[in-house]
Order: sequence, then C-alpha cells, then structure tokens
Amino acid sequence: MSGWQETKATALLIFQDGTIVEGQGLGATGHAVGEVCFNTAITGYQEILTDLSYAGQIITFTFPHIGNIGANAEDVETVKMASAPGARGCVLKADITNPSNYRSAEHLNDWLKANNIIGISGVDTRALTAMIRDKGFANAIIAHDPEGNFEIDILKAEAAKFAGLENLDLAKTVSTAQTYKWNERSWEWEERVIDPKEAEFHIVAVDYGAKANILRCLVDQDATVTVVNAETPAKDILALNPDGIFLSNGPGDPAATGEYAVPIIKELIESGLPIFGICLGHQLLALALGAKTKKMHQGHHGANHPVKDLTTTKVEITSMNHGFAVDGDTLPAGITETHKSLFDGSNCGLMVDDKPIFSVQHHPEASPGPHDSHYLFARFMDNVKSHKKEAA
Ligand SMILES: NC(=O)CC[C@H](N)C(=O)O
Repeated sequence: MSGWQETKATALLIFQDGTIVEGQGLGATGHAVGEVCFNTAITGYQEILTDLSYAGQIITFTFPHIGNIGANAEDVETVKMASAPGARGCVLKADITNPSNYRSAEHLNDWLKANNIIGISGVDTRALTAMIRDKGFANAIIAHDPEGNFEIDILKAEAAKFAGLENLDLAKTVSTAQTYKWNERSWEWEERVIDPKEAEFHIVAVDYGAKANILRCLVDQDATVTVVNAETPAKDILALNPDGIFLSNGPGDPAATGEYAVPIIKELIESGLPIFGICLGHQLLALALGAKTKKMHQGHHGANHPVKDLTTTKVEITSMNHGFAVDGDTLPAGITETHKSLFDGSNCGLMVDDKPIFSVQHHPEASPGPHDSHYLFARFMDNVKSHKKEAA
C-alpha cells in the first residue's frame, strides 16, 4: 500500500478549473500549456506525437503500452523543414517499459527529451478520457521537475493565460519557411527510402503543417511535389506550373487563418486546376467555398473511425485527428457532401460539382492507421490526369 503513496510526484497536469493530476515525469522538463485531447490509436505513438496538427495540444493516449517499441528516426511525421515541433506534451497510464523492437533506436523517454516534449505517466487516462468526453476539450498545463518542486500558483496562472485553440492560427507558425521539393516514395519492406523515378506530374502542396506520409503518398502517384509556405500568393503557386494543388493538414482553428489561406485558395479554385485537401486543408477549402467550420465537443483522434463514402456507399475505417469540423449544413449550392462520419454524422468530405476539386476530413495517408482511404490519392491523380489531357 505505502509504496505508491510515498512516491513523490515529478510531473503535474493542472487544468484551468484547478484540478491537479499527479504523476511521474517523462521526457523534457519544464512546463507547457495546451488543449488536452485523447487519442485512441493502439499503434503509432511516434507518428502521432510528430504530427504538426497537434501543435498546441497535449495528447492523452488511451492505449496503455506507449513506448514499448522505442523510437526511431523513420517514424517521424514532421517534415524536416518544418520550423516547430508537434504535440506539446503527452499523458500516459503506464511507465515506459524497456523498448523491445528491432526498429528501436532510442528509448522513448530519451526521444521525448531530445524533442522537447513533456510527458507524465501514472495517470488514470480512462478517467481523464471520460472527463473530456463528458465536458469537452480542457486546457491545462503539463509540468515536469525531477525534484518534484512545483510552484503551483505560478503554474495555475500560466495555465489561465492560455485561451485555447479557438481563434488561434497555428498553421502559419509551423509552415515551411522555404519552398522545397519532395520526391521520397512510400517505403517497402526492408527498403526504407526508394529512389524516385522520373515523375510525370507536378503537385504543389501548400504546407499548413504537412505530414511526411501525405507527401510520400502523392509521390507514389507518379508526382513530384513542391512544398510551399502557407502564405505563398496564388500567382506564385500558379507560376510553378502545377498539374494539381494539394492543401495540407495542420494545427489550430481553420477560421483563424482566414486572412491569408482563404483568399489564396479562392484564387486557386478560380484557376480551374485540380485541388485536393486533407483535414485542415479540407476545412480551409470549405471556408473558401463559402461554408462554415465549428469547434467540436471532443474531436476525433484515433485510428478506427468509420467514414462512409457517399459517392460509392462504401465504409472505410480511417485515421482521424481533428478538433474542428466543417458544418455540413452550411455547404452552399454546387458543393456536394461526399463523406460522413459514422460515429457522429459530422461532415468528412466535399466536392465541387463542376470542378475537379474535393477534400476529406480524415487522413488517407494513415501513419498511423488503416489504409482503407488510400484510394483518395488515386482519385485526385485521376482528376490531375484528365485535366492535363484536356489542357494539352
Ligand atoms: N489534422 C488536422 O489537419 C487538424 C485540423 C484542425 N487543426 C482541427 O483540429 O480540426
């Protein structure tokens, strides 16, 4: 009995309502504020922690075995050119056991430290998840001090300053500073990086915090990808002579990027080029088309979310990571809802009726998650091929 009671807390999670959760510190020391969400995936913790869409968030993993396969340099979803890290912190139930996997290069604890991510273990993540499910997203501060010395009032005051993700534009802060070319394809067994072949199509990806595996999936479709900063004017994007345009995933409130993203996307729509958007890219496309987005109660973060493709009536099991959603009731005439979540009926996709333009809320690139939705990359490239043929 006495053992655990006497263990001094070396990490705290302090919510804005004053609730304090004690645990053991992992990874980086110090403190960070963010929105606490929960992710239900049972694999892919490293991909999740390095997804830039999680900027400004602290991730509670509902799966207890986090860290048991260690960490490596290959499972990082943050594109090296990105200027900021992804998640600010993570909350775990169990301590990290010694890694046991042939791909492990590093203990997760060391990797978290090196990547400036604060972790707390020993938390009743089931209770925390139930709390978020009942009350909605909660903002908190996560703090780690190996000596267990915390100035609670100062931490509470820091937590109180965080106004949450609503109205917060983070895409600009994680977007690539420089334009770069991406030509790495998906991996094959025991061959991590495949040399690119001469690609037939050129896609310009607007980077709001793009995941590396999205870029790989585009290259798999016989494309070379040029990645540009989120604020690149439409005329500069079009001057790169793309065959199609991709709008990436990313963090923060889509409505807060209104000043730059929406006007740029409106011009891109006018160009008549094929456009494909994922997650934040989907939300921004919807805004540019005249629809509205809204904050969700608890969001969708996991790797087993059923989504129905209304155009084929097929159901796909998807990877999800979003806290905002397109309000399907606000889609204007001429825009068709193509996908719906079978968990809560929320909008998961749209297409423009008379243009080769579509987008989805879920993550067809998976990483982590099932590959059911990979067909969307082929759907995009079919549009690109037809458009290029017509234009020739
Ligand atoms: N994965 C994403 O692109 C997330 C989009 C947006 N930041 C949201 O939370 O809804």
